[in-house]
Amino acid sequence: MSGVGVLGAGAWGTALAQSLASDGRDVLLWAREERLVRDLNATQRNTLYLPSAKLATTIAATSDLAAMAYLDVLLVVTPAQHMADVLRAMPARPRDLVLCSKGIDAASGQLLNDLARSIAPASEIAVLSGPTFAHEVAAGLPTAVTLACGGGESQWERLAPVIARPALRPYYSHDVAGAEIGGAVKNVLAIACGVVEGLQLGQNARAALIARGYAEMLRFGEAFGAEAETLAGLCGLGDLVLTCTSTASRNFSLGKALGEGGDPQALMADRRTVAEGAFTAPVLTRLAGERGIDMPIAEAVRAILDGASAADIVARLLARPLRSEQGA
Ligand SMILES: NC(=O)c1ccc[n+]([C@@H]2O[C@H](COP(=O)([O-])OP(=O)(O)OC[C@H]3O[C@@H](n4cnc5c(N)ncnc54)[C@H](O)[C@@H]3O)[C@@H](O)[C@H]2O)c1
Ligand SMILES: O=P(O)(O)OC[C@H](O)CO
Repeated sequence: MSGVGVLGAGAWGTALAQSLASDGRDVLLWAREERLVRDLNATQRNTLYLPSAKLATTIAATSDLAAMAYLDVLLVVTPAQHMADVLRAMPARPRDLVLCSKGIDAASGQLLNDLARSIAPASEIAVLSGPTFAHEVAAGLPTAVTLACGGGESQWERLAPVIARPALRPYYSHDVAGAEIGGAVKNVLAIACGVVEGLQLGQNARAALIARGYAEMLRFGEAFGAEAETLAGLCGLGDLVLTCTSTASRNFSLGKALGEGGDPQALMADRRTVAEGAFTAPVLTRLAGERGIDMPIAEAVRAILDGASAADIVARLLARPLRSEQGA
C-alpha cells in the first residue's frame, strides 16, 4: 500500500489528519480504541478527543496496525510514553516517520528520534513541532511549524508537499534534536506557568518564568545536541509562548489546578487527555541531574507533581542566591 497515515487519533493526530486531507487526499488514521474507529468512520467525528471538528470524508479510521506499516509517510502522534510500544507492534514501518509527539521516553531516557531510529533503522526520521493547538489546526486557522528532517533536504523535498497546506506552513530544519527538545521542555515550563497563574502571582512572575525557563531549555538543549537557533524558533520559544499563556493548553491548565491546591494524583487520575509535561518532568530532571545541568524551574515542577506544596516550592525558588543572568 502507498499513501499517508497518522498513528494516533487523539486531538493532535486527528487535527493533522484533517489538515492532510484538506486538499482531498486520502488519509488513514489509526486509533487505539475500536469504538472510536467505528464512530470516526460512521460520523466523521472524533467524539472522544476532538468533538468540535467535522472531518473530511477522505479520512478513514482503522485499529489495524498492519494497515499502517506499508504506507509511504506516517505521522506518529501517540503520547510520547507509548510511541515505542506502538512502533514495535507494527510488522514494518514506512520509509518516512514524522514524529509529532512532544516528550522524552522515560523508560530509556532517550529522545524520541533516537528511540524511533533504534526501532525502525530502515526509516528516515523527521520531527514536526511548533505552536499548534489541535482545535485551531482542525479549524483551518493559520499555523507554522518546524519540520526537522533527519534525512536532510532530500527528505524535506519528499515531505514538504505532503504536509504543507495553505494554512499549515512548515519551515525546514536539519536539527532534529532541537525540534524535539523545544517541544518536550516547553510542556514542563507550561505547567510551571500554570502554577504561577493558580497561585495568582501576577504577570511579571509569568514573564520571568518564561525567560528563565527558556534559559533552562537552552542549557539542556546545548548538552543534548540542539542548536540555540532552533530553540529560538517555532518549536522552542514559539511554542513556549503559546503554551505558557493559555488555558487552552492542557499542561498550563494542569499547572493552574496544582497552583490552586489540587492534588497531583487526583488531577492525573481524572484525565483522559494527555498533559505530557507531567511525564516529561521526572525524566528531564533526571537527565539534567546526570549531566549537571541547572534546571530549577523544571525541578520545581517535578517536586510539585510529587506532592510538594506549590507555595513552598515557589518560596524556595525565590530564595535562591542572586546570580548572573548569563551562563549556567
Ligand atoms: N493536542 C494538541 O494540541 C497537541 C499539539 C501538538 C502536539 N501534541 C502532542 O501530540 C501527542 C498526542 O497528544 P494528543 O493531544 O493528540 O492526545 P489526546 O490527549 O487528545 O488523546 C490521548 C491519546 O492517547 C492515546 N493513548 C492512551 N493510552 C495509550 C496507549 N497505551 N498506547 C497508545 N496510545 C494511547 C489515546 O488513544 C489518544 O489518542 C502528545 O505528545 C502531545 O504533546 C498535541
Ligand atoms: O495542550 P498542550 O499543553 O499539550 O499543548 C498543545 C501543543 O503542544 C501546543 O503547541
